[in-house]
Amino acid sequence: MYKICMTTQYKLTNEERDFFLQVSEAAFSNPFSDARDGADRALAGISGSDRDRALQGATKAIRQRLSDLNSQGRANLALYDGADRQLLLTAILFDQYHVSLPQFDALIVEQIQAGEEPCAVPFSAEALARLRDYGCTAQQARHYFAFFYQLRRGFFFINQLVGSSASMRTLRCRLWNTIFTHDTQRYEVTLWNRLEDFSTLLLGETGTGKGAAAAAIGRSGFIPFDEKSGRFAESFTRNFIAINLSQFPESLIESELFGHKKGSFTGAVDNHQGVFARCVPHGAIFLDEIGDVSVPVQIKLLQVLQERRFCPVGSHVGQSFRGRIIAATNRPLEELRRAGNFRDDFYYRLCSDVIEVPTLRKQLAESPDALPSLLERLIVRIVGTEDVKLAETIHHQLMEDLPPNYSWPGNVRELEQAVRRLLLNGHYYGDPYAHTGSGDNLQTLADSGTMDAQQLLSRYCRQLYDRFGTYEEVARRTRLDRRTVKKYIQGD
Ligand SMILES: Nc1ncnc2c1ncn2[C@@H]1O[C@H](COP(=O)(O)OP(=O)(O)OP(=O)(O)O)[C@@H](O)[C@H]1O
Repeated sequence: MYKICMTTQYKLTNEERDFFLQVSEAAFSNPFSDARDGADRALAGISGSDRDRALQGATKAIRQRLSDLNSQGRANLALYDGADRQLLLTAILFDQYHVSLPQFDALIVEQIQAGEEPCAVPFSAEALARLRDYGCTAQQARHYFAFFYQLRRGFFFINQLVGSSASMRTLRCRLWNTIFTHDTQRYEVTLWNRLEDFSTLLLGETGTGKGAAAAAIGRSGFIPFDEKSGRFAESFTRNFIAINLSQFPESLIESELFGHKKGSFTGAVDNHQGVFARCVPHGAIFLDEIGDVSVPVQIKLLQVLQERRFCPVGSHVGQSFRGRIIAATNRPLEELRRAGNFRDDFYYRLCSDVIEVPTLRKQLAESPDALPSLLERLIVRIVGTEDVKLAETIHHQLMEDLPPNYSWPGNVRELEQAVRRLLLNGHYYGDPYAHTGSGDNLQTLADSGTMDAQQLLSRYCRQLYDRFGTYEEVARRTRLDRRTVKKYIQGD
């Protein structure tokens, strides 16, 4: 390493400053946004090429600049102050993040396979040393290293929500903002450990990917790096706890959320930890199907979210929890609120950010190309390898089998099953209710004489659900089990 005189204060030249300002623009913009794309192109000095080439060009240009400064003995933060120091720091962080990218990607995959034990991070020593060589303190180096990992997880998991339509691109941007805010620089400096009180509410039809979106947020929290053990403090797989609130009868919901003490009610044969107790600091709880919980449970949840304290059922000892709340529903919240089935105060507690997840219908209306790219991704998931030819064949068959403008009522979940059914039977003719359009009622469908008993029940349950608003009420009226009702309504 070159020798530096720590008392010398350098200034960037005007030309360097302009370049580093451009770097800041790229570094702090949302990676799923067009603005980021433009900033990369400007840095790379190219136009009209694909995103990956623009990013590669930008990374190369920044590395060259830092290398030039280094060869002049000017690439150390200690030599600068004020705005110049900040500009140089941003460029160093941009470069170092990209140096470690392949290793972070491998770590994410390894950690998914390893589960709850944090994996060793063998490349950390060199990465931290490089940051210190640039003039970061040991503490700063650890913080930036942890921030890199968080950024990469955010990108990795959001990127799993594929789709080339404008509404999917908007969704990816919104998810990024809900994790890192719209001002990544401010997030990195002041907000990185303060987002626990920011909740996100995901709205959208069944099967649109709300669960996947929630997991992307939950797995992308900031996790500190522990240099002594050479590991991150937690595995991100522990950071996300999902609970589907429509799965539990009313009498068990509280126990699932807050836990219970042995003997607190008949059947409580042991102490039980609820999701709030299991949530780790920097973690997130996903309250799925929040639109289905009763008003008394909403009141309890509201109190817990406000006070950040809860008592297990049968206990008077309060426990505190840390972590972020993500909630989702496929129910029309406005209607539920109007009818008094979803409390306004509860809504306002959950709505720091409200994100609409687009239907497949909307995506396809915006961009017919969205279907082939989704199929390619689903094939990888189902078959285990990339198979563009198979995706094309399936796309072709779907176009033949389905009516034009098929509405995909089950969204991406239905598409996934359509692929499976095509692989099994060679055809997918769609959900029989979807062909008929929303104007048709149960009677018309019954008159057509084409429905089997299961379809009849599904349709009936769906009608009751639209009318009465809860699975419980439908179960009561049909005398079916609540889970069976849910299955019929969701068409799983
Ligand atoms: N844009 C997408 N790209 C890739 N996979 C997707 C996308 N959207 C949804 N999926 C997949 O579709 C399936 C259903 O998604 P998910 O369970 O997240 O839906 P949901 O909106 O939570 O449904 P519900 O309201 O019924 O709980 C999952 O396997 C998910 O990974």
